[in-house]
Amino acid sequence: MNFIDKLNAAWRSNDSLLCVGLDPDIERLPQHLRDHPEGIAEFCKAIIDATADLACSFKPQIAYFAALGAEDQLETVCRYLKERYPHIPLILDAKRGDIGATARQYAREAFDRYGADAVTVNPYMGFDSVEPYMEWADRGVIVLCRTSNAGGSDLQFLDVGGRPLYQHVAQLVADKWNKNGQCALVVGATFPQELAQVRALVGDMPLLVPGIGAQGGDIEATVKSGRTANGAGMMINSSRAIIYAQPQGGEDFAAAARRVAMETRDAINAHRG
Ligand SMILES: O=c1ccn([C@@H]2O[C@H](COP(=O)(O)O)[C@@H](O)[C@H]2O)c(=O)[nH]1
Repeated sequence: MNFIDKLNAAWRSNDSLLCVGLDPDIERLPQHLRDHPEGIAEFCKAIIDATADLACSFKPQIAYFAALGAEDQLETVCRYLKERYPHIPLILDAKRGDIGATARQYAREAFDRYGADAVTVNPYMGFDSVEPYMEWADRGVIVLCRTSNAGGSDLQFLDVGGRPLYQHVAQLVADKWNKNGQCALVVGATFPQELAQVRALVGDMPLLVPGIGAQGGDIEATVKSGRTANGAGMMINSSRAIIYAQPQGGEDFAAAARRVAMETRDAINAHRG
């Protein structure tokens, strides 16, 4: 099943627009997992098991694994997801961007090595840096558009021919780059007005929306700005607020993650219309 069909099915089956982000910072893991040789993978597997029925996607961020030379544990996590929860899309957050020949290697890494259903990419180097990912015709290519960080405005807000650069990116991806119909865009929950602008430009194209939870984005404004006519259209990501939900000395970390994931999913659903 291709990425978009899988995402549509997951939105429906789990009644959820929540994307659970897997950003396993070793410093924040429970002590017994910090000392465990496979601690990062064990942590992620427990989070996945605790939230799989509440999520429309999982998004491991590759930096948290690669920084520690723990790509083997990312492979373990991705394999686990695909074996246990094959119906939930796996988004590799890598934000790659390079010339075509190198991009092809990044695509092999995302799709063949990790088996991702979709990968995040940076549009800055243009279409020939994104096209190699589309050789995997059933996989998703999620293009950075209006990122959630304040500094995203430095470039994405530049006026280009009367409108901001991020709108050109949205239009370009919707009109020209979406060769296989498997593209999506990253738009931050911290900018609901821009989220609404992007939604108006791209029809029902899925949006990956980070920025609620630890970054403080407003859930109601996010959902109302980015939803499609059928009340879906978004993978609203929360990472740290869910995976580190465990209060000091309190409940088990996976149970705490489940509780916050459920609260977040329900808060999102309250505004889907
Ligand atoms: O614009 C962007 C694009 C990607 N991210 C990534 O999403 C998560 C957010 O984590 P939180 O803990 O929920 O803040 C993280 O992996 C980022 O690399 C983003 O935040 N903004």
